[in-house]
Amino acid sequence: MFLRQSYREFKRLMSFMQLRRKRYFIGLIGDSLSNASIAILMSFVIQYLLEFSVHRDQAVLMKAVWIVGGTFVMLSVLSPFFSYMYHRSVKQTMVDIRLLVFERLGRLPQSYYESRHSGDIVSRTTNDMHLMEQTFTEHLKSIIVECLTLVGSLTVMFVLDWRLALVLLVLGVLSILINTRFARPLRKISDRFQAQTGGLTERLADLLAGLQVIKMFSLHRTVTKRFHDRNGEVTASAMKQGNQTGLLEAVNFLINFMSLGGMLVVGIIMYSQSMIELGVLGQIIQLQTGVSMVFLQLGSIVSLIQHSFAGAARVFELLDERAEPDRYSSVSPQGSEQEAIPSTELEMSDVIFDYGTAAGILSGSTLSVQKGQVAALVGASGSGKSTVMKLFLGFYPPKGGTIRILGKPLGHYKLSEIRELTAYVPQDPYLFHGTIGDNIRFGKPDVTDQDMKDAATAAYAHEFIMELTDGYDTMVGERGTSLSGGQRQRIAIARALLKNAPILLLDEATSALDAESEFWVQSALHTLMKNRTTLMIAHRLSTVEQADVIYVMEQGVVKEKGSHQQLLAKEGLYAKLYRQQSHKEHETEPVIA
Ligand SMILES: Nc1ncnc2c1ncn2[C@@H]1O[C@H](COP(=O)(O)OP(=O)(O)OP(=O)(O)O)[C@@H](O)[C@H]1O
Repeated sequence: MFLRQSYREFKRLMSFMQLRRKRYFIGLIGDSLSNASIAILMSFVIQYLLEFSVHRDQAVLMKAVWIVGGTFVMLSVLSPFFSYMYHRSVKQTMVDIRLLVFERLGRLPQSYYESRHSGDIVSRTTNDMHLMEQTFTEHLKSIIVECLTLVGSLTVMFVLDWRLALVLLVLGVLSILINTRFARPLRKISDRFQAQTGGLTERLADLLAGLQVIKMFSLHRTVTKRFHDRNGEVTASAMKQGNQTGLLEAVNFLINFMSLGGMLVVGIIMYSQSMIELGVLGQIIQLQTGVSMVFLQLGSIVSLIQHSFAGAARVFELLDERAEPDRYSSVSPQGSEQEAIPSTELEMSDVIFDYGTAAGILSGSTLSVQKGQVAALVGASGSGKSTVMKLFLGFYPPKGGTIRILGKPLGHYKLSEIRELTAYVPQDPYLFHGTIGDNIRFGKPDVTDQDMKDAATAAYAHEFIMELTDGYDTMVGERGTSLSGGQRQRIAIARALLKNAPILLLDEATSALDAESEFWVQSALHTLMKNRTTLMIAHRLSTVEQADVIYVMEQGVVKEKGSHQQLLAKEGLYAKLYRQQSHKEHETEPVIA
């Protein structure tokens, strides 16, 4: 069962080689043969030199010289050539695997990322991939070299003296049996070790992403302790791995010691009884030394290969994750195309949704946004506003009810089409590493420089960009940290303007900005909203007074709907929230003496 699993993993690993498989194996076996034959060839050299020292036969000496010369040519020409052959195949294969993994990561659904730590994903794509590469290069070669050395040495020994060879064969089989017994526990430890290494990367990612919070709250000691604890777990697994490998190596050493010692004693007795020639005895002892090395290394190879397979299995898990489908099937039977309402661009009808946990998040939400309207979604924190947005963006399929976009049910569109139809400006837009220009034209790389500048001008970003040293060629740091929040927002708005999608989804962009930045971002948003249908999440009710329609959410249900004035007059939830916020803003207003 366990061996079958390892074989399956090996087969899958090899499947990535595709057409390069032949080149890889020729290179690998050629290089391994060169390596393995050295010990055997050297045993002949020793035999001939010992024979020469006894009989002074020049012809025998020449044989030794020829073998040494041949070995030199093999090591300096053939071995590097074969090595290049298989290393090249491995490098090209690893490029393919990295691409596959990257491509799969891009196609995984939002739920995958929301339920996992980015550190674990980084660990799979770095540590585990590295282990995978080691299987192709080092570990497989070691196994083949060891096997060839064993088979070659035993064959020569059988020809020289079958009795000594038989003893060695029995000990070899015993050693292989013992090593296979250790493989399963070593694999278990390796699986745990790799998962814990992923946890360690998670802590590191937390430190990098949350550095500001850590500094602000002086949490350095706490996070260091967490890292230390995780590190302790990894070390404990590493120690266990070390113990097992050490134990295995000790057993191998014992077998090796017995065989070498036994061979020497028996050999010397046979020589003293003239049952064997000195040259042959020397050759057998030399061969035995090569075989000893095989026994000694077998333990660490078994451990290393299990470790590599554990890494490969984590990469396979990632590759096997289910990608986002092309489209969702229509959830509700009522969501047929005949029912399309052309003037309604965004619609949600009795939508039910949860994130797979016991708690229901949306429990029958209904809302609609007409063509050209600005609709606002308000409500207490956790009431489900962002979830509504995620459903319209197609990040999750609803579990009940109907969602329509441009009058057609969600299932009518491919997910890529939904994202073409919508432009989304989140609260904290992500800027990629690159220039400001690259970031603005991210969704439309082919637009002209003039179009890009026009979009930046309309987003009130052109002026501040031109004040930067390299203008549009200014590099923004990772996540755009070299720019202010308001500047990042305006670049995201310019990006959305270039995309020119008919539907706009906004997560209130201005809640964290100062008055001046807010003014510019609001102006940019007004340009962006022109001639588009907008659904915006608003955290501050003062920003939605002008909206055509406001939906008020509470615990996953739309409780109220109307304009600002209508909702105030209703004296319901909105009016209560509005008064609470106005009161708070009033309280925190600075007192000017
Ligand atoms: N990926 C997720 N997995 C599980 N539960 C989630 C997930 N995202 C959100 N939730 C839960 O869903 C509920 C609604 O969250 P949502 O983010 O939609 O609220 P919100 O109204 O946008 O809140 P806020 O105004 O604070 O952003 C919350 O209870 C939240 O804990």
